[in-house]
Amino acid sequence: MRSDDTIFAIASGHGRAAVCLIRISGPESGRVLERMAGGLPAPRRAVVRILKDPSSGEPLDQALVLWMPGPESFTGEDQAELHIHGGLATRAAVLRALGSLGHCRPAQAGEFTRRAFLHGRMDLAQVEGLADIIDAETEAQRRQAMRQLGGRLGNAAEGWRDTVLQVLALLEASLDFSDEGDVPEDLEADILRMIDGVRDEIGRAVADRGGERLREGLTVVLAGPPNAGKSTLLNALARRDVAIVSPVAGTTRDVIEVHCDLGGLPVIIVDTAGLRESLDLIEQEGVTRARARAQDADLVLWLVPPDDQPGEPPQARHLLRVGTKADLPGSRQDCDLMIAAATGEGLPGLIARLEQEAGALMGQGDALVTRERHRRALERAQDSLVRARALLVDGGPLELAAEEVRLAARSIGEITGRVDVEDMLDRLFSSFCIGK
Ligand SMILES: Nc1nc2c(c(=O)[nH]1)N(C=O)[C@@H](CNc1ccc(C(=O)N[C@@H](CCC(=O)O)C(=O)O)cc1)CN2
Ligand SMILES: Nc1nc2c(ncn2[C@@H]2O[C@H](COP(=O)(O)OP(=O)(O)OP(=O)(O)O)[C@@H](O)[C@H]2O)c(=O)[nH]1
Ligand SMILES: [Mg+2]
Repeated sequence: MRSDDTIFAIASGHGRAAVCLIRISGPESGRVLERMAGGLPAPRRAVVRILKDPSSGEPLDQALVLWMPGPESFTGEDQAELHIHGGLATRAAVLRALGSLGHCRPAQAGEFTRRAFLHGRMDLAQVEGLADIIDAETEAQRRQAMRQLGGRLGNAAEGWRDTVLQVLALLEASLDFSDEGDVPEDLEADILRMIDGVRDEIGRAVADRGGERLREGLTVVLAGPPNAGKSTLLNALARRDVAIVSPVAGTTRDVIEVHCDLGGLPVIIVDTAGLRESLDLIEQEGVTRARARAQDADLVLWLVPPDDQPGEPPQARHLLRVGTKADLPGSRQDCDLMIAAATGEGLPGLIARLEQEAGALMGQGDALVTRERHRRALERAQDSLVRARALLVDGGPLELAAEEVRLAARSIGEITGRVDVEDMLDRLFSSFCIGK
């Protein structure tokens, strides 16, 4: 698979549809149109053409055709689009004809975007933003992904990298021109100020975990004793019968997840087995899983029924006590909220509270860092800057300080994919659809 092959793929959905979009990219794109669409249309003008089989000349479909040549110097970026009718037989016939040409092949997943990256049309952070746009299920996720596609993270990283490279240039100049091998006083103050500035800006970016949470969704686990009303609440929040509800204690064993959109924020509601000691091995496994999920959750709703000593809540990062079955008498000590999932009483208040908690933990899509890859690279850069600063202040070897600054620039460069990212490219682009 060469990156200068001419590739094609269906870029629209995989099912019968009014129109189906086939993308073609590479140096032979023009020849495809000459062989199948009766010649090259004017660049970037949609025209209606009859597509023909290149060997038999048989008409295959009436299509809207787009020819988008790359820069004169480089036909590798030539592109074409065939908007054909979305019928299954038509699609198959056109794909077969394309495959018969011999000078183009089916694209791999994400290969069009990978070429845009390799041709410098977009940086790696923008590629990830594009992937996030396709995966976005809520408004806040879409907003965050659009900002990243628009270059917000990449531009910030390039700014930090420029400053770090300026520091490196000053250090190397000091190495070359000062016979004592140290940095003149006044220059050292400037260098430390520049290092502190980048270190603090990166620190603020990595401290905000809202971006990652927003991509992954906020996990809210429903925990509590058997019969507390967990599954009833899950069904009420999901607005459909997802989990079995019954008066029999120990009904739920498996962990059941439902993805919800609460005020534009992605929230995953997780129903679990009622926490109690049980001789039933299957139920006991359910209880073990319930505790594990509660421990990993961003938020646990600890459901307290009226008629029971709910026992000790599980270990949790963040926990809200929710009194259940408010339609029944009974005291429930110090609950944050009261609901009756069976009647709907109190649910708007609970949902509003969840939206508030989600907003506080995820932000509204304005974070810079959105992936662990970004975080790790920036934390490595921060560590190198801290070590460089200490060497300068303590009068350590200038060569070592310069090397730490060089490492910091390299780590920041990973954000936009300037350096050291080959090994993760396959993983990233294989997560794209075919035709993207
Ligand atoms: N994007 C797209 N692809 C499509 C269609 C479509 O409507 N839109 N088609 C839908 O069936 C089929 C192709 N047939 C088409 C027929 C007419 C026009 C059209 O735009 N006609 C313009 C004049 C075009 C020109 O100036 O050459 C018109 O009639 O005003 C487009 C597609 C399959 N592919
Ligand atoms: N009156 C009243 N009954 C409720 C309410 N919510 C749930 N119940 C009843 O309480 C019983 C248990 O409800 P579930 O939702 O199955 O409880 P659970 O916590 O999932 O139970 P396990 O899966 O066994 O841990 C069922 O009979 C429900 O109909 C409520 O708001 N009011
Ligand atoms: Mg249940």
